[in-house]
Amino acid sequence: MSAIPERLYTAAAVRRLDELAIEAGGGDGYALMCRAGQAVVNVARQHFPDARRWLVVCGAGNNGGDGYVIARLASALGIDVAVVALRQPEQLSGDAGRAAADWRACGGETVPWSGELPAADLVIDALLGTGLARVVEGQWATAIKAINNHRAATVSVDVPSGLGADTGHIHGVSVSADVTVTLVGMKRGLLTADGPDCAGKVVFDTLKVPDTIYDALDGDRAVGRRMDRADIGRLLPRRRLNSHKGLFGHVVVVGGNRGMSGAARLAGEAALRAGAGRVTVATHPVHAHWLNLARPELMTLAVEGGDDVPPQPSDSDVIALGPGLGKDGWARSLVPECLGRTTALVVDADGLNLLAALRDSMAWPRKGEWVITPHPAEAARLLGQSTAVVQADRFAAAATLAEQYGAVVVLKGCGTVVAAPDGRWSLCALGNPGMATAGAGDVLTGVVAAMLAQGLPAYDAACAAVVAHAAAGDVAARNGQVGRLALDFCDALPGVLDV
Ligand SMILES: NC(=O)C1=CN([C@@H]2O[C@H](COP(=O)(O)OP(=O)(O)OC[C@H]3O[C@@H](n4cnc5c(N)ncnc54)[C@H](O)[C@@H]3O)[C@@H](O)[C@H]2O)[C@@H](O)CC1
Ligand SMILES: [K+]
Repeated sequence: MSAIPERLYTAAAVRRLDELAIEAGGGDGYALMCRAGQAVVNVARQHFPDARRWLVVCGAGNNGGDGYVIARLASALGIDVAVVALRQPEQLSGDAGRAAADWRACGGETVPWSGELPAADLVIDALLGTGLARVVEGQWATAIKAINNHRAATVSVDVPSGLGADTGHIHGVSVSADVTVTLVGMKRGLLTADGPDCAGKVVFDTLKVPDTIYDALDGDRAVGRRMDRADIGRLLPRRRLNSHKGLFGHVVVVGGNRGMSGAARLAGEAALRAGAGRVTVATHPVHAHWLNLARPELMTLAVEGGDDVPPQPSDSDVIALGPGLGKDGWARSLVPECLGRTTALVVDADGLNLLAALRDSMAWPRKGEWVITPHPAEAARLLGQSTAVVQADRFAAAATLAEQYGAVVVLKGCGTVVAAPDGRWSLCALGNPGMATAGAGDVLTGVVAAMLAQGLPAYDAACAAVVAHAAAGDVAARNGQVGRLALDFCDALPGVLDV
């Protein structure tokens, strides 16, 4: 299994890690809470060394308990600490109650929430952690808004209060932190949807929980993987010096309806930039000639309708269906033909929209390996749900799609999620908002196809492609993020694949 910081967890899985760690430590949960408090104090001092007055805002559970430990440890260091509590400390139980009692035993005072927060140089958000169980309302919502409106920087304990640790979905309102110190296990919700905006910089601390405890949860569906650039080198086979293009597959991009040849060209060019041996763009007859001139390395095929795609299927073929496909009769004639083949397949864009319409009338599941790459609105169409529902739990949406369609699913967006029908999932935290631009999805489709063409199994192909695409976007952004063109990502691909 991967290194500990690369493993991603749900809140329930982290609770299990906590239990195992406490059991292994002789049952002393408070010792773990003290390590949590110390870890946050260390990170806060490192990031905000000049903050003389700290304001710790504490909730009613163990997240609040961490807050009381932080207050006590910071105070012992000579920092001027004020604690504002949303629940009276006497009402806290268990380890949190003990933390509050220890704070008071050291002479610490606690001020009840009065509707506003006192002045401070640093705010510690210890209101709600992984125990968030409902929409945040009333005084809790007001307190979170007050933290966000406070002039001082904010450090969130474990999870920004109000953010779903499993989903990155804001439950009513969430703290927007400058730094989040996440404890024991990396919560997956920090890295997708609204998670990155709310969490700020994420610092992870294992609290010295032994590796064997993490290993005990391996194979559990609640545990996933954070991909990184090293995955490209790990997954892509090293090329022998004695190589020829026939070893790296033939990608057939099927798309490019009238007026949309650019999408097909981008996918085709991306496939070449990502290492496919040969690429043919099977496109509407009006474009075939011009596409060939615009990018001489691409072969083109003028397609009148469904029966002639591709002309000679072979085992090394990979079909990339959807870029610029459209939804008219021409497009509809191509979809069943492509889905019916046993060749490896990636479906995107209008290919997905037509797939949603065709689903019930087809013999299912498809025989060959395949990948679908929906953005949230396309995923919603495939699931028959709203985009908001998809975004509220991107992991669940990707897993359900993978199960229903028997496909590896790449759910695009901030924190792209890859899910396989067998329950594996991973997340890519690379990339940037400059990639929210026309054609970026077509480039990703081409890269997935290239990875399939180079022999990677569907899940590995999807993971390698997602990382390569995001890393290429980051390279392109070095010279400015906004205003990048999809072709810029294509151009950056060879550099990120050279590992
Ligand atoms: N279990 C452990 O041993 C450890 C836990 N740790 C901390 O404990 C946290 C989890 O603690 P808990 O499970 O007690 O949960 P939390 O402290 O996150 O929250 C639970 C409390 O919040 C209330 N609550 C839930 N949703 C609410 C809402 N929308 N509005 C208002 N109140 C709401 C619940 O009724 C409960 O009182 C972690 O995030 C982490 O900060 C760390 O101390 C490390 C060790
Ligand atoms: K918190």
